[in-house]
Amino acid sequence: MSVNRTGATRPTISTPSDVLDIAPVIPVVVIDDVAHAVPLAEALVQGGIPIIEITLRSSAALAAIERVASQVPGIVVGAGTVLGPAQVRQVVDAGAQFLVTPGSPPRLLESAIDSGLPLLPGASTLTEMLALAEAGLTVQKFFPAEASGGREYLSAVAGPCPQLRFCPTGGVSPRTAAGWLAMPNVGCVGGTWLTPQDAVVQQDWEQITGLARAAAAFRVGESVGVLAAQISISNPSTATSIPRRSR
Ligand SMILES: O=C(O)C(=O)C[C@H](O)[C@H](O)COP(=O)(O)O
Repeated sequence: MSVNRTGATRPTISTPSDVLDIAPVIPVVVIDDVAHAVPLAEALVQGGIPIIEITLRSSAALAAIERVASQVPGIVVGAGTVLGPAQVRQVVDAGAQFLVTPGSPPRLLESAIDSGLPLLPGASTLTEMLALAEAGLTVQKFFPAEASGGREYLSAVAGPCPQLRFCPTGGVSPRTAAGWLAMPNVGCVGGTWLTPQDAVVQQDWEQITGLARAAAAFRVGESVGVLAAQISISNPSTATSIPRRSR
């Protein structure tokens, strides 16, 4: 458990699997106005999604990560669209708790591993997936999921590589999420649909809470106890309990 500037406690995570197990959906978010960061994160928590991936696609992203990390108890904040070693250093300094990359070139991978943060490295081919597995990274982001072959492709991967576990992202929608989540090698999915840009601009936080609530209701695999179990992540003696699935 860590204590932030407001004195509130926030959850911590220690492994990539922890990241996949927090919620059925990781909201992938672009924040253009740093003032939106805290209410947006709070809206997700309110809807039952205690995780957010803030992408480095805007100039406000680093400040947004910093604000959410320091001001929103109860959410795990990660950095997405991490493309190079310099960005790894920046997001670590901002307080990101996990890293997500769209692909896994060697220098990026090395610095991301060196950061010590849980990492979801991007992969879309079997060769990339196996190279990551060789480096000990068996939990991966399958990106771009639909464009790379969709569920049919990932299902074929499960045959020779049952040890690999994925967060498919890219083209996943509320309509297709349940199908992805039923797959044995899928731990959660990522998507932008929980935080539509117009809702963010209009500061329609209720809409985002509603979308989060619907996403939190998705079931993973045969697990029916979503958010039922309170399991401590990281060091059980010090970490705050956050909701996890029973899978
Ligand atoms: O920025 C990154 O690092 C990415 O990997 C891209 C995002 O994951 C996709 O933009 C998801 O977008 P949707 O298909 O709208 O859900």
